[in-house]
Amino acid sequence: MASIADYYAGKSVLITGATGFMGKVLVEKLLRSCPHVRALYLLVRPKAGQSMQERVSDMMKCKLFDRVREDNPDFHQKIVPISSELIQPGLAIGPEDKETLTSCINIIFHCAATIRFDEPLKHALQLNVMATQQLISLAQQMPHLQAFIHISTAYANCNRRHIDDIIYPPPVEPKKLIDSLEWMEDSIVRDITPRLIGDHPNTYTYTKALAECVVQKESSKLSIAIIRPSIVGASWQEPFPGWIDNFNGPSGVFIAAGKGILRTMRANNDAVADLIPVDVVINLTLAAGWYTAVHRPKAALVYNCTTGGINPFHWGEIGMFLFSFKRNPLEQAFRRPNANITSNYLMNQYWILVSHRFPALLYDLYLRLSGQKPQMMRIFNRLHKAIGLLEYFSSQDWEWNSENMNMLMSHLSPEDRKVQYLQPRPSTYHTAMIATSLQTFSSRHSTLMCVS
Ligand SMILES: CCCCCCCC/C=C\CCCCCCCC(=O)SCCNC(=O)CCNC(=O)[C@H](O)C(C)(C)COP(=O)(O)OP(=O)(O)OC[C@H]1O[C@@H](n2cnc3c(N)ncnc32)[C@H](O)[C@@H]1OP(=O)(O)O
Ligand SMILES: NC(=O)C1=CN([C@@H]2O[C@H](COP(=O)(O)OP(=O)(O)OC[C@H]3O[C@@H](n4cnc5c(N)ncnc54)[C@H](OP(=O)(O)O)[C@@H]3O)[C@@H](O)[C@H]2O)C=CC1
Repeated sequence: MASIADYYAGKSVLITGATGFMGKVLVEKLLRSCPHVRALYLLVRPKAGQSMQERVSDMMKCKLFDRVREDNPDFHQKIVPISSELIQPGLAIGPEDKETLTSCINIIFHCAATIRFDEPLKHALQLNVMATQQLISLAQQMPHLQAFIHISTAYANCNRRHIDDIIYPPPVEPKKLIDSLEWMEDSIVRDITPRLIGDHPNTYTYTKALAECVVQKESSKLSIAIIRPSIVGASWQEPFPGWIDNFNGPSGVFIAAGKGILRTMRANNDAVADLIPVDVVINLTLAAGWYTAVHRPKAALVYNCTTGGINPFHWGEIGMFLFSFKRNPLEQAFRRPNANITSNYLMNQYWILVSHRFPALLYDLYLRLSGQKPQMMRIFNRLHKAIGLLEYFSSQDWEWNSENMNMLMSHLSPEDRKVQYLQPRPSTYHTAMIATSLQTFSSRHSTLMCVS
């Protein structure tokens, strides 16, 4: 059977969300490990005054692409940016571009999503559900398509404790919800959101669950796989250890702790902190693309891409790592770092008052008296909002079934297993993730005060 690199040789690949954290790593790994891939078509929107071409060429200049650049200085010739705004009708793809895509695409990786936990329901629905539906409609017009890979999240079903690698019935029929929200004013939707999402913690996990159902509906017509990563962290090995470019998930928490700002957080010390390196998630994604295209499974296969079952690591152990900040604070720390994890709500509230609010009040008083603008209380208010949204995930335990991931691993040739490694070792990974990514961060964002 063809190796993974052999399979991707000569193929045209369509990627959404390529400018995002995971998308960039996917583009890099495809170009580096599958050098004979024919072309990567990236659906990108203009943003912040930059055209989509400018955005893509800036992206290719970043350090992440150094190794690809070394191997093939002309790698950019394989990248074809396509202008697209995913929440517009027809994904706002021009007729010529649509024709190009429908005639040549062999594999689709759908990474784009809003991952904000506080996203208004209507927007989360438009991007995470309706755009997925539109992309599937486009995929159905592609005669040479061999695989459609949808990136979901391991927490799409976080209202269950044990999560199998199957698609669960949706909390509501997606079409019914879309139709009923269409005519409602935003303020009404905001008011009824908590009732609609029910036992989901936020609009993100809720809409990702709905998107899985939209994908499943089409699985008889297309060869589909769903990848469900848990909490995606910095790279473990490739293209170099510790690469990360965002403050999502625990990263923002680590920085705030390393700068001595965050001193208490509610988490269950014994609960599994299911962090998975971005390079491992991308390796699985590429391998799943290969397997789906070559084996054409009859139903959509779901890959729970988690580490807890094989390499459990706990929030309490992460707390131990945070102690190292005491000796090595990040640059321009607010106070000497000393962050503690507690599972006790009242204890946490006490420390928030004593170690967060009181020092912030004093510091703002000092800023006011010295003629400067007070800002510490504002920073803490944002921090409290953020950790309030994360606590749901750090206070509970989930168990994921990883049968399909193991099955996929067993199909990889020894050579592919070296290139597309799928299992991080916690002792090496967690140290690398926390230490190296913090170095990367602290050199780029010298102060958390810059948060405006
Ligand atoms: C004692 C310590 C113990 C440790 C325990 C760790 C606990 C961790 C627990 C659990 C982990 C999470 C579990 C996730 C599970 C699901 C996984 C998935 O499936 S997908 C990924 C999930 N998605 C997210 O992680 C998005 C969550 N974030 C949000 O929803 C928002 O960011 C939110 C509501 C938290 C805050 O929103 P805003 O509007 O206040 O701020 P904003 O937009 O994020 O940032 C504004 C600017 O500030 C910068 N910024 C943010 N944090 C910063 C920082 N720490 N330092 C410097 N700058 C920062 C940003 O880069 C941004 O800058 P610019 O506008 O882009 O230029
Ligand atoms: N990060 C994590 O911990 C985890 C992520 N996931 C899933 O992985 C996928 C990728 O996540 P991640 O890379 O972290 O997310 P990012 O927020 O970093 O990237 C999101 C991508 O989607 C694109 N996008 C958003 N809105 C639109 C739009 N309207 N039109 C066109 N493109 C748009 C963004 O483009 P632009 O640059 O223009 O904004 C960006 O490229 C998501 O499906 C997410 O649910 C799953 C588990 C964990």
